[in-house]
Amino acid sequence: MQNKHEDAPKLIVKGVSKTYRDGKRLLDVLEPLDLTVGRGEFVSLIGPSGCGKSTLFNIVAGVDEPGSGTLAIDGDWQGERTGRVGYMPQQPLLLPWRTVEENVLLGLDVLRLPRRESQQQARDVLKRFGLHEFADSYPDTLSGGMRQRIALLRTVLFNSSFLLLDEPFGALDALTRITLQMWLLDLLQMYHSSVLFITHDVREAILLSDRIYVLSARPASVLRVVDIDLPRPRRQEMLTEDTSIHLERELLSLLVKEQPL
Ligand SMILES: Nc1ncnc2c1ncn2[C@@H]1O[C@H](COP(=O)(O)OP(=O)(O)OP(=O)(O)O)[C@@H](O)[C@H]1O
Repeated sequence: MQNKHEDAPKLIVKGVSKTYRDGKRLLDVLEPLDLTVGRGEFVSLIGPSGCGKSTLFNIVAGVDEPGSGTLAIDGDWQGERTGRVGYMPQQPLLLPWRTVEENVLLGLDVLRLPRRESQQQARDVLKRFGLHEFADSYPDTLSGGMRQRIALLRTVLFNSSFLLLDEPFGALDALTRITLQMWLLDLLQMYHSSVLFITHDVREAILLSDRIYVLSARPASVLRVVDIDLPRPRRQEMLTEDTSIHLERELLSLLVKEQPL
């Protein structure tokens, strides 16, 4: 997809709000909020459960429309948003009757790429990330961590330039999570992707992000924006540095105040 403005930020969200109608009741989910993801930036959203994070993702992905406000991907304020992001929802669906390779090339099927070409791309990406020996396996035979890797590769293959990742590591055990965090950072470096990321884990947000937006309880507004100055490449040990520990404490106390009882 051609960029409208080469230098424009990957994403600009300006005054975007959302209200749902729930029967006779109106449910305010997003207060007008502003947010930017620069080119190649990793930006995280943290906020209490049910505050509206996935709603914002759906709007950015073009699956839903904002109630008010506007947004631009690559400086394009008017164009279609669907197809311009690689969106990995909270529960990515791996089709159990398709092999790993067939699951990875699912996004390319949507783009109607010739099968031979998409097969080659799927094989290349599996090889590059050391998963080629699982190409003919079925998802049910794989561990949770492996399934998330497959879902991430599928997302990247569909669109590597801008990724929306909704809590991709939420269901994993602590050790697998750490491995996958580092694996994701390597993958992003390879593709120079811009990322908008949802997590409930403050440490994960600090480790991975260039910037964190802290959202309030529903209706979500931006409580704080924090730039993370840790150098790259990031390492787990950076989380035990004083500045990281202070920041973690500060963000947690902000979130605890917002968490509904
Ligand atoms: N299509 C819809 N119609 C009506 N209400 C909706 C719709 N989509 C979401 N909601 C409501 O909007 C609120 C925010 O939901 P959303 O999934 O965006 O929150 P979230 O911050 O992603 O939650 P979690 O952290 O638990 O994943 C919830 O109360 C939800 O029930």
